[in-house]
Amino acid sequence: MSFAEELRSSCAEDWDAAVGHGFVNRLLDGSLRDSVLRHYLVQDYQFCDAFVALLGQAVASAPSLSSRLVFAKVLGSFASDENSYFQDCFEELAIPEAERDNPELTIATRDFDALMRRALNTRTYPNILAVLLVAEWLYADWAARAGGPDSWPTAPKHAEWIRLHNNPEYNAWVAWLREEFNAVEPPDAVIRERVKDTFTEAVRLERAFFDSAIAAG
Ligand SMILES: Cc1ncc(CO)c(N)n1
Repeated sequence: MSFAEELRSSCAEDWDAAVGHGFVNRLLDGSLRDSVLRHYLVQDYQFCDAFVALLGQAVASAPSLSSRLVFAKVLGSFASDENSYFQDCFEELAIPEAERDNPELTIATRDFDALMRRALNTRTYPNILAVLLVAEWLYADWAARAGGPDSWPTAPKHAEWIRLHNNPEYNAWVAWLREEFNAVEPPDAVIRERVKDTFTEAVRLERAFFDSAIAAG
């Protein structure tokens, strides 16, 4: 079993709970309430801030130009596609500026932000990859449950969030992240354990992030 598969299996309970979460079920069948989506998007916009910073550190910490360019391309599409999705939803849901820019953070958002900034500050490639891999792989897994575009909900606020995490380019990026992570599996047991802890905490927080959207909405 690869390093990535080994870590995913070791936190299968939280992983499966996040992928099969009630939030995801309702997003996929189009029954997600606006109050829940609104809470989720406001918190996720704050998540994106640290995530983009982490991608920037990945550009800096990657061992080769070819790897740096992969992160640079993802940063580019994050700044266009993904940001447009947030702006469109913020308009549609009439979310005030203060909530877009400076909301009160839930514990899950604060903990996730702290985890990303800790990984960033290590400037250590396997740690940075561990957080990126969980965030992207777990999203690919829930979005894969949606099947093909014909079976997606019709509202763009739902369908577009699925499309951003269920398309051939996104799946190729996640497969690349997994291989990159496996290729830098630390030989040192102590460092390996640290990477595992980072991975495990990220999976726990993905689940908590969905829990908190449902609880608040
Ligand atoms: C909380 C969370 N995890 C992962 C992603 C996908 O990067 C996201 N947008 N938000």
